[in-house]
Amino acid sequence: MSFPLPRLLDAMLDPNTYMARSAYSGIWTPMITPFKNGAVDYDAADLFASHLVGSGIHGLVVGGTTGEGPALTSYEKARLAQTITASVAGHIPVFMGLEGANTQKILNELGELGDCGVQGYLMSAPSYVRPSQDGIYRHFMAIAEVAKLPIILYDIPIRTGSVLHTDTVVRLTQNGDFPAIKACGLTTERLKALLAIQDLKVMCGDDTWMFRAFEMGAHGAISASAQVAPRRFVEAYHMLEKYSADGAWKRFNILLPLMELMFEEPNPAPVKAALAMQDWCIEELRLPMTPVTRAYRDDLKVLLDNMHALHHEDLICADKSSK
Ligand SMILES: O=C(O)C1=N[C@H](C(=O)O)C[C@H](O)C1
Repeated sequence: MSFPLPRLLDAMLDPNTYMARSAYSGIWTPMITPFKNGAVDYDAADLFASHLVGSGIHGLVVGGTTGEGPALTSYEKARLAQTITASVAGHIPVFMGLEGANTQKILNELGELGDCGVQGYLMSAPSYVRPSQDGIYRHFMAIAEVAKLPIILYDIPIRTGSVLHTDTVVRLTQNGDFPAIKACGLTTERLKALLAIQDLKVMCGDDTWMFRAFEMGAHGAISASAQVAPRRFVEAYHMLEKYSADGAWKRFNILLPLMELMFEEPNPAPVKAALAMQDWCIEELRLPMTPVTRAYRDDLKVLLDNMHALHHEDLICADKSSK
């Protein structure tokens, strides 16, 4: 299954027709890790990463939540990073997901990963153990000192059980190399508070919030669903950035049902099911993650068929009238 793209929008995706962006902006996606017979399918990862770059995606995360990072060994993470950095060939940044509740284990993992070619890390607060804010601060600082690469702070309370308080984010950005935050569980107040922090780029981690967040000033998004229809997400982002808010919202609203459906069963099973329908991977996950239910797969097929069938004639007219 592929999604047709009108000529006008092809021109918008041409790297020569849009200006160079700052880092930590635009549509990033945390790539799934394709598996086959229990092993990582590096060839499938290579092909899929090339497709994502070719579709205009602005940055990739490997081995994050959606990449089933906790189920990968350090060897697999390093080899995956080497494969993907080679396939994107420096066109976009590639970051590596880091997580865990044991500071020393993450430090050991950094040693095992070595220089695997990534430009930085995306790291969540320790999960399960619920440390103090000072403990969270010291955890991030200890890892930053050894990592020697930028770390995007990953605030995802629903998964970790702890919140990165705004004061802690400020303290981290003032003392270490934490150029951006991927913020989840957003409220308007929280987003405003993060956007007010000097020298911090804010990347939206709640897919359905993405456009509201862009309109409020967020710099980018790290979105699992974006990899299911990458050109469409990038096209909506460019429309907002360069052309009309109305045209962008129209595109975003078409993508909203997809984003909602992607989180109705635990991520990344829905993303993998959608990508399997497009032949990018097979629907294999590592425990404790499991494939989607049959009923879910039927709904997903209908949604993807509808998206595929949807013509953009009305959107092209909207673009022309907004110029
Ligand atoms: O893997 C990620 O990074 C993302 N994780 C979030 C989650 O799984 O809760 C969702 C977001 O789209 C990307």
